[in-house]
Amino acid sequence: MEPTTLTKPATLTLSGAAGQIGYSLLFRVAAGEMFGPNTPVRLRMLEAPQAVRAAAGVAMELQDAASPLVAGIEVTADPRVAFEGANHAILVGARPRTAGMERSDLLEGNGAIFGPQGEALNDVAADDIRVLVIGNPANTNAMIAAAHAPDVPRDRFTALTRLDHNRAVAQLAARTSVNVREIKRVTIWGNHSRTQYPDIRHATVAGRPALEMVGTEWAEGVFIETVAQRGGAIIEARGGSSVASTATAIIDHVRDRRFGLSDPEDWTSTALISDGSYGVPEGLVCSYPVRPVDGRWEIVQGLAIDEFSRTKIDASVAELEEERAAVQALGLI
Ligand SMILES: NC(=O)C1=CN([C@@H]2O[C@H](COP(=O)(O)OP(=O)(O)OC[C@H]3O[C@@H](n4cnc5c(N)ncnc54)[C@H](O)[C@@H]3O)[C@@H](O)[C@H]2O)C=CC1
Ligand SMILES: O=C([O-])CC(=O)C(=O)O
Repeated sequence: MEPTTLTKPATLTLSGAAGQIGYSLLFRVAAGEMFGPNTPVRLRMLEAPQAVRAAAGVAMELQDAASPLVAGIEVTADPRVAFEGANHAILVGARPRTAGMERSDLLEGNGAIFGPQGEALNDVAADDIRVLVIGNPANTNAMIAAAHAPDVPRDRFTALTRLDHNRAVAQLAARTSVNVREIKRVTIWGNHSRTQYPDIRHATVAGRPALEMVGTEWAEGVFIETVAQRGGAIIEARGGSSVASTATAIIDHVRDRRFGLSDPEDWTSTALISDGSYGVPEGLVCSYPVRPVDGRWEIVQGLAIDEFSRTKIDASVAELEEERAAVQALGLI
């Protein structure tokens, strides 16, 4: 066998590193699933002060996994230490919604996390920093972070909708009894919330138009509801939110951006800062059909949007606009 040539290590900062998603994700990153078998990774685990001890425990386990790809592990509660020289920021830690909490309290709590993290990213991250926000409300938290990081190019900020995308692909594959690899060109539009629009108008199943195979009644009814409410259904069934499937989606997102899609004619979904494409107001963090081009996400242009799709996209965008108005009113952006 040829000796392996290792590339320069990637520095990955994960916030919420002692949480459930962190516990599921870190060992897979250490095993090379995100950056491939030839890229060592420096892991920076960012936690809230009260969870630093727990994060240190996870770091001990990571050390015990003895992965040859791990080039360092650090635990900190200081965003400026965590993001120093970071190439990738995966922001999972967020203020959770608790019973009886007002929306403004939730947004304010998240502003207190994502504002300072955005500032730290702006000041100390590497020039090629890429930011992926998972902590909910993910789209608006990404907007807050971006607003506090004016020197970081706008296209570096994304919020995860790959989990919704994967859920949509899996539902369509199950309905048509094919392997998921036969499903192409599914799109998640809008917010990572119940208003999202999982769209199969352009999708194909083993090369055939999906809509012809499943019919509009299912595509516009049960399919959309199942995908948009899947997070809630998982919480009900397992007594906790999606964790392992979220870690899979995070890995899929980063890996596809770096290495490209297995089928370049296909696309995937991510929320990114709107440039006005498809009539979405500029600056909103909205989910779009995207392809990786030279390590950046590019919105797939020129898709026909019929009346049904327009109404569904507009409804989710209206929710994003409400969230933006609320964080503006609170002075968070
Ligand atoms: N976008 C998506 O598709 C999905 C998003 N989520 C969201 O991901 C988030 C985390 O989920 P879990 O890991 O299951 O929750 P968790 O509660 O197990 O972990 C969250 C961790 O974040 C930490 N944290 C809180 N404030 C922090 C700060 N300022 N800096 C660094 N860390 C901080 C907490 O101490 C905790 O350890 C939630 O907001 C959840 O709603 C979950 C599933 C899918
Ligand atoms: O509501 C949550 O925390 C879980 C979530 O985002 C999802 O499963 O899509």
